[in-house]
Amino acid sequence: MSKPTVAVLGTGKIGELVVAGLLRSGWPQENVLATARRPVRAAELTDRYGVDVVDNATAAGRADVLAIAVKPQDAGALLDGLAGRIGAGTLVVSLCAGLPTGFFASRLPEGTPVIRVMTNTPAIVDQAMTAISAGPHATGEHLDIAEQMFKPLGVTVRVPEYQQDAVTAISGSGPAYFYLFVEAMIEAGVLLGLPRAVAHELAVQTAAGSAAMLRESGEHPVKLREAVTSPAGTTAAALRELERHGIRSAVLGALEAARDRAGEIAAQAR
Ligand SMILES: NC(=O)C1=CN([C@@H]2O[C@H](COP(=O)(O)OP(=O)(O)OC[C@H]3O[C@@H](n4cnc5c(N)ncnc54)[C@H](O)[C@@H]3O)[C@@H](O)[C@H]2O)C=CC1
Ligand SMILES: O=C(O)[C@@H]1CCC=N1
Repeated sequence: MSKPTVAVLGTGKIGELVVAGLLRSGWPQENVLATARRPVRAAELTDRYGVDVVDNATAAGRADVLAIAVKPQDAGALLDGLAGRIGAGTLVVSLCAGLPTGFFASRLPEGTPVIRVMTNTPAIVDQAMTAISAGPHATGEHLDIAEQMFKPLGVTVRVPEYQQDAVTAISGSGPAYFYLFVEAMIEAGVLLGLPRAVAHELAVQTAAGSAAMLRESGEHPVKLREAVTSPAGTTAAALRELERHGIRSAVLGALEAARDRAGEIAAQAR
């Protein structure tokens, strides 16, 4: 499949990982554009990736695919600034948490195909989880283009759009939960008297090894946890403490809060 020209509008953390990921996957440099608000950032992106960094209107005129990677609160203003600049047939791929595709469709020329994507930061190491949903006017061909963009960055799945807020709560925000847990384990290691560097290495490798085992064994996490938990052993003592502090209900509440926040972001967006 030939590569369409993709313009990343708003090249912050997520926008940059899309630019970097496209180039790593062999997307021709001339088919990748980026936009940035600050000249210093634009220069940094050109230095780092050799791509053209242009203004939003120029990008909209040159690209086949517009990947919207600004904060949801900035998306309305971005689209207002593009009025009359988006050509017929341009595919709009939103990476914004919370915003439904209807938010974009109502601000774009009639008939513009829109796709909603939720990816996550492990895309930086080609280990992303990306969920893709068709919005208005998006065909199978448009979904294929979105997959072509995100598959090289990790795993992709297609979901109906109504599931995207839940997806955001699990995999979009998810890396932060794991980082928090690892951070807490490192602090605990220090509390138990380990040098910080040793605690860091132990916690990170344990997280990486456990994740690899989850993926490679295909076993349910309950089974893997039981295999670590010896009768009257150390693990059972630790797990009892985690349960006593309500770890399961904390996780349920946290993901509900993330899902609800996505809904609030959509309600507040202009
Ligand atoms: N950070 C994450 O892990 C994830 C973020 N997202 C979504 O990705 C989007 C971006 O998030 P981050 O990269 O974390 O934020 P960020 O703040 O790092 O990046 C946003 C960028 O957009 C730029 N920007 C804003 N308005 C602009 C305009 N009119 N023209 C050009 N550039 C403009 C800002 O200067 C900034 O560099 C958000 O909608 C967020 O919901 C989605 C999945 C994961
Ligand atoms: O915190 C956020 O709103 C974004 C969306 C998913 C991950 N980060």
